[in-house]
Amino acid sequence: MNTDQKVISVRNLTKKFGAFTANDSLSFDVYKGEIFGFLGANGAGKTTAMKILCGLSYPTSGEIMVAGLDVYKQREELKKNIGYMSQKFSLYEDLTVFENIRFYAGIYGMSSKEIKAKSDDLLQKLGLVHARNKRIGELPLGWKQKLAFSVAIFHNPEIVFLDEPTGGVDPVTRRQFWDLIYEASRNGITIFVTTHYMDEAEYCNRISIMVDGRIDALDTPERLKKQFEAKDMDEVFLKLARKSNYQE
Ligand SMILES: Nc1ncnc2c1ncn2[C@@H]1O[C@H](COP(=O)(O)OP(=O)(O)OP(=O)(O)O)[C@@H](O)[C@H]1O
Repeated sequence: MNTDQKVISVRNLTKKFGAFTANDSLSFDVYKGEIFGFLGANGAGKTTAMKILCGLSYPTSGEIMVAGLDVYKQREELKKNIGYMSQKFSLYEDLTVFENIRFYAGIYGMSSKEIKAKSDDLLQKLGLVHARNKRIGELPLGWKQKLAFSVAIFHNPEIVFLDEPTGGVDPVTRRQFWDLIYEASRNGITIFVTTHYMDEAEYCNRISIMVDGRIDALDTPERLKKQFEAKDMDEVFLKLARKSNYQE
């Protein structure tokens, strides 16, 4: 993590749906190569904020720079500099492994030659050479997720946004998925990840915890545990949730 280089800068991000405030004046920075965990209970406002950072939705107000680009004014350019993967929107089940890679890489403007060379390397690395011409629908979920992540960073974006990327897979496969995340981070790609798994929260460099549209805590897992006198992130999370219930 390089704190000299901000790749995400958010100041007073507010998003309203009518009278309801889904994101209430969020401010934070994320640095190059950082693994930044974006946590919160269901409905806290994570997806709403992430969509804005990806240029998929407009904020009501706030100043938001991602990869040095203004998310209001430079949306098209922004899309070339980021990757996105979610549990819900992923690979095409009816296309083969290679067809999926070619499709997504094509969208990002990579040449056929580049796609061929890079996909051979990728399939080798993932141990999926034998599955090159298999339909995605035939692969186990864990493999799909590893491939979906690799496809999301295939064009070497500055940042990759991961929305609950490991939902529904076992702890061993999740751990393997995180090895890919660490590798991407070592290569300078910034990771912005939402998760409901507290073991994954511990793997992040820093974590923000959102409660009812506001960021209530933001620090390294170690410092958060100290601050909340908690033995693990589960306990930090519970203590924050309780605090918010008492305030209501
Ligand atoms: N288009 C919309 N119109 C009105 N309300 C919305 C809209 N999108 C989201 N919301 C509301 O904003 C709040 C935050 O939703 P959001 O999806 O951002 O939460 P989340 O933290 O991502 O939750 P989850 O973990 O369940 O995905 C919720 O109360 C949701 O009902």
